[in-house]
Formats: sequence, structure tokens, C-alpha cells
Amino acid sequence: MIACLERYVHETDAESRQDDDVSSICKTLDLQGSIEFGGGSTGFADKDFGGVYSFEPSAVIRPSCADDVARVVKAASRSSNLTVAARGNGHSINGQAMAHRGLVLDMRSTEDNHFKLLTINGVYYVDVSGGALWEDVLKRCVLEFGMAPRSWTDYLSLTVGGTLSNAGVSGQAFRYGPQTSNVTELEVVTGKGDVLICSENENPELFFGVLGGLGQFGVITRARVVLQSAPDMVRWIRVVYSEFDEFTQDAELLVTQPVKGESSFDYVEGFVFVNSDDRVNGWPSVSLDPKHGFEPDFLPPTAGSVLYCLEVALHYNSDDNLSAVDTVVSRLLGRLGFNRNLKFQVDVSYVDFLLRVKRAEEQAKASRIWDSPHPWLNMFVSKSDIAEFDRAVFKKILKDGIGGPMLVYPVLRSKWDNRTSVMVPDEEIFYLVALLRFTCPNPKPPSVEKLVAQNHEIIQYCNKRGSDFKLYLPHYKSQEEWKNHFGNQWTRFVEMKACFDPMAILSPGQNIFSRLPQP
Ligand SMILES: Cc1cc2nc3c(=O)[nH]c(=O)nc-3n(C[C@H](O)[C@H](O)[C@H](O)COP(=O)(O)OP(=O)(O)OC[C@H]3O[C@@H](n4cnc5c(N)ncnc54)[C@H](O)[C@@H]3O)c2cc1C
Repeated sequence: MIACLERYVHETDAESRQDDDVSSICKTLDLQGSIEFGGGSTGFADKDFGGVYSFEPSAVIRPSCADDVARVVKAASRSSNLTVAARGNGHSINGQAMAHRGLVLDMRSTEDNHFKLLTINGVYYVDVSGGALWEDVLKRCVLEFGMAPRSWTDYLSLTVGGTLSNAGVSGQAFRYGPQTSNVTELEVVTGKGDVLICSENENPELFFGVLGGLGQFGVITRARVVLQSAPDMVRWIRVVYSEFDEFTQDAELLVTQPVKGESSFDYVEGFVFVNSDDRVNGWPSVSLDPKHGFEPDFLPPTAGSVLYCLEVALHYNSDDNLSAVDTVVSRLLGRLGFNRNLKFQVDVSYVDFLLRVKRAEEQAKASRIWDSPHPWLNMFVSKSDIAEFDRAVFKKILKDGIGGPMLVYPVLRSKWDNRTSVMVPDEEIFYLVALLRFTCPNPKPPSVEKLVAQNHEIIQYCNKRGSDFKLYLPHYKSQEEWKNHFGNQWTRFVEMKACFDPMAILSPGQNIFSRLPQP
């Protein structure tokens, strides 16, 4: 396991002494929340969803408010080398929310601190905690206000602070942008321990820096999220293509068509699947309804090793006339060139649609694949490079599948605020590519090292070809690579670090900056 290889530090006397310091430092904190030494009662803080890395913290702290977070950060700044990692729900892949012998803030303990509806100039917002899970935000917003955030992730057991530190992308992003484009104010505890409110007009450098800032500039303790009225129902549809260019042409048509007067789909995603009867990677992964299976006889003889599925959804209300919904769907689908015999659809409640991956999680937990390692790779690839990516990566390197979804769908750069820290390709249309690998424990799965090497092969291919791409949820081992990742934004990123976290205390697991001693 890489986890073992990466345990690069042997316990030294200095480190043992540091542990002593940690307990005495923590005793003087006088927090409203609680402290636990070592990796927490379940040892959860030295693991993450990726299951590839493991770094044990000295203490896990459950803050109860922003002031607790500030006290922890200030105490770390008075120590010689303590770091502080905010941990959302630990769904990172590469140890990003860990702190080797540092302090981990379990932000989930703050999840109930904020939940308030506001209207400003006729627009509705909800103030939520940085440690709140999006699934709880959804349920409470729908239940209490009949409203919901506009932009989501596919899976909602992620925290508000965790996704806002990256971007937060799903099938609504083509219209509303990522989650980072759908918040207007944050409360942040900086690496100096200052509790600041920031927005486009107040402390704007901090506001835009923190959004997509990989936890480098501050800990998000509250976010103001834009709301819209929540529909009751969703028509959820999947259609199949055998040719990549037809799939991308239709996906791009859907995400670029203007939303004026006429309805359009509210969600557009897509994925690649294997042209075989493989239960996980192939035809059976497409159908939405067990009563309506995939009929491979309808595939043309020219179909290749992989096929493409466009996934769309239309919101409606339960008192809408269903034949009117059918008419809108027929009109929208009528323009597309998918295989007419391979169309799957179901009607589900809006909340069930947004919680769709939760059901997959329950099944995966039952078959023990949820807890196995997940060496995932997420990237943004420009429209100009995506066809070649399909030829080299989907059709060759990954032609047998990855044991989980291979997402590929377009989004629009103009919906991403380029003042945030998120790095995306230069072109207006770029594709989210997510290789969501699951490794089944039985029969013996391919080694994690092999899968990580395959990810590197894909990245190397893109680099060699000179593709316009960026890693999403990036992970690098050297500062040189981070410099390349940020390109001409690197200087700004370094300046912001010097301004808001000058001793590099925060989010050490991103491996961008090293903790500096006290001046
Ligand atoms: C099953 C699954 C499905 C996913 N689906 C999607 C998807 O559809 N779209 C998408 O965009 N992403 C998706 N992701 C990726 C996910 O958005 C990121 O991994 C996210 O960081 C996880 O959130 P978390 O709350 O678990 O954060 P963590 O993994 O705990 O933390 C991530 C980073 O953010 C920092 N951080 C955490 N909380 C805070 C805070 N309050 N303030 C400042 N920094 C903080 C941490 O220090 C760390 O650096 C998925 C991940 C999984 C495992």
C-alpha cells in the first residue's frame, strides 16, 4: 500500500517531545468544543475516502464555534511546528484533509451552528455552517422553506466547506456554475486566527481566494448559499450513443442553448461505459429501472469497445400535467441524435434524485467496496482535446472500465468566476472527466499502485500531447508541480498565502507549502 510507502517520517525524539507540547498546548485552549488526542476514537482522522494515504494527527478537535477554530489556529501559530487541517467529511482521495502530527479540526461538530433563511433584494439565501453536510442542507431547505441550493455535487455526504474549498461540480454547473459560483458571503478563520466576514465587496481577496483555495487561506465556518424554489419531481433520462462525436455534439448543444422562455433540461451529465455485459462497467450500468434492461441487439454493428450515455433531468411539480412534461421532454430530446431504442427514464422525487448516489453508497457498503481504496482521478479537459482524450484514454487505456463510473460532460467557463482560486482550462467549453475507481475486494483487485500508475499514464499522455487540462481535486508531490498547476496565478496564490496564513499552518495535507517557524 502506498500508505505504508508514504509514511515518510519515523518517530523521533523531537516528535515525541512535540506530542507532549500538543497536550500542554491543548490544555490551555479553553474551548467550548472537545479535544481528543491521537487519531480520534475511531482513528478516522488518519484516513480518507481514497484509502491511499494515512497520516496520524496528534489531536482531533471538535470545535463548537468559529472562536474555537480561531483559538486552535492561534495556539498552533505559537508552537514551533504544529499544523491545522480542517476536515469536512474526509472524502478526499489523497490525504488532503490530514495533518501528520498536527491538529485536525473535525468540522462536522459545527454543522448545526448556522441555518437561517434570508432575502436580499428579492433573492433567497441560506446561511449554513462550513461543517454542514450538503444532504442535510438539502433536506432542511426543502422541508422548512420549499427551497434548495441551485448547484450541487453528485454525492451529498460532503461538507459545505470541503466542496467550496475545491469547486463543487455536478450536472447543474452548466447553468449555474459550480458551487463556488453560488455563495455570496463567507465567515472564515484565517491562518492568523482572525475571524473575518468576506464577500465580493468585503475582504474580496479572502473571499475569492478561499473559494477553490484548497483550505490554504482560512477555515470556512459559515457560507451564504443562493437558493431557488425546489421542484417536487424530476424526470431522469439516459440515452445512449455509440459515437463520441455525436455524444459531445448533443451534450454541448444542451449546455449552450439559451434558457429564454422555452424550458431546457435542468441537469446535463454523461458517462462512458464498456460495450459488454459486464455488470459494473457495461450495459447493466445504464438502465434506471430494473424492469427495463439494456437491449444490446439495438447497438449498431459499428459500435466500438466503449459507448456513451448522456444523462439529463427535467424538474417539474407534482401538480403539473404529465402530458405537458412529456411534450417538453419529447421536444428537447427530439433534437438529439441518440440511439432511439436505447432510452431509459424514471420519474423520482427531487430529493431522491439529488440523493441518488446515497443509494449506490448503501449497496457498495453492503458489498464492502465502499471502504476499499479509491485511487480516483478528476480532471477538466478542454473541448479541443476531448476527442483525442476519448481515442487515447477511454477507447484504449480504460477500454475495460475501472470498476466504477467514468464521467465525462461539458461545462461552461463563463459560469465559473475567474476571481476564485479554482483552476480550469482556457476554453469556454471544457469537460469534467471523473474516473471513479472502485476496487472490489473479491476476486483479488488490481493493486492500488497499478491504478495510481494508470492515472499517471493518463496525466502524462495529456502533458505530452500539450492538452489544455487541469487536475480537479489536484494532488501533487512537489511545489514545482503546484506552480505549473496554478500557472500565471501562482504568484497571486503565494501572495495570498503570505497574507492570510503566513506561517503555512493550514491544510498541510495539500502539500503545497511547508510550515514555517515563528518569525
Ligand atoms: C463519493 C464521492 C462523490 C463525489 N462527488 C463529487 C461531485 O459530484 N462533484 C464534486 O465537485 N466533487 C465530488 N467529490 C469530491 C469532493 O467534492 C471533495 O473530495 C471534497 O473535498 C470532499 O468534501 P469533504 O467535506 O469530505 O472534504 P474533506 O475531504 O474533509 O476536505 C477537503 C479539503 O478541504 C479542506 N476543508 C475541509 N473543510 C473545510 C472548511 N470548512 N474550510 C476550509 N477548508 C476545508 C480540507 O482541509 C481539505 O484540504 C466526491 C467525492 C466522493 C468521495
